[in-house]
Amino acid sequence: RMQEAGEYTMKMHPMWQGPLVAPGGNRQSPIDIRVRKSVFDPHLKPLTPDYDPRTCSQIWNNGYSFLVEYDDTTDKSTLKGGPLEDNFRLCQFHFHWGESNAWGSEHTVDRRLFPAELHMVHWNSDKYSRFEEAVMEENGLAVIGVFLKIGKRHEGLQKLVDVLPAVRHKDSVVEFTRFDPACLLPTNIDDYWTYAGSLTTPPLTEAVTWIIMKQHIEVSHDQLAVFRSLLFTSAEEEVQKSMVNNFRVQQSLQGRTVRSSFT
Ligand SMILES: NS(=O)(=O)c1c(F)c(F)c(-n2cc(CC3CCCCC3)nn2)c(F)c1F
Ligand SMILES: [Zn+2]
Repeated sequence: RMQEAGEYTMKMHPMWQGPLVAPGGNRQSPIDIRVRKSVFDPHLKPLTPDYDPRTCSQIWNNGYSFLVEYDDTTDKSTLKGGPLEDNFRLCQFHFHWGESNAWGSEHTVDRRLFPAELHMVHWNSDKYSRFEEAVMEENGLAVIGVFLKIGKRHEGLQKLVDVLPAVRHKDSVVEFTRFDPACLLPTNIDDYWTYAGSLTTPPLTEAVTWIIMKQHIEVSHDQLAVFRSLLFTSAEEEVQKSMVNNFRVQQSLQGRTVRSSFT
């Protein structure tokens, strides 16, 4: 697929000239997914997310992104299957985005950047008793990544977009209930890439089985513009900084294999 006119590639954006390897890590995230170098694994099972919208509890601006948090004290919103051997509990989802629609995603596909990326964070409830413990362990987390493209308005996302002004500043929290995160998944969740990686925000621990969907979802230009109205800064700080470009510099593969569930 030729690069579309005006489409940004990973190399062109100045944000990407940072250190390519995190200190002391050999399975860091995010990465560029080289499609032709990924290896089809016929043993990968279909992914089976099973979310209960009643476990949705609040939205929190943590100064990196806004997290839509789920009550993970029981096994009500779970993820199994795919590359996962254990049962994982949904604890939050969040996004990464750019200051323009030309870039914003953390992962890229053959260097192709997307305007934003959704991450649905789950922790291994078979092996650990809570998120804070699992986040420090090798097989502690499973994160589903979904690329966003600019297109038609996403009806399901609008309920979330409408409440974002209430969490404009860092450390603000607002009650948010009965949101079904499954509405943000693409129609086809059988085609994905998976690899062993890390959190892309502190503590950057190498605890994540990444599951990156091949199919993107569409949101409207105006919906994504509301993401950019959020602030990195708290209400007290005198200089307000727009929450944009909240993605991490890409990390080197360091010999890892990216597997695909499709040929
Ligand atoms: N981009 S990512 O890799 O999908 C991603 C994640 F996987 C995360 F888990 C978090 N995360 C960070 C904390 C604070 C915790 C505070 C207590 C100690 C552990 C971190 N909560 N969730 C996160 F912010 C993020 F961006
Ligand atoms: Zn993320």
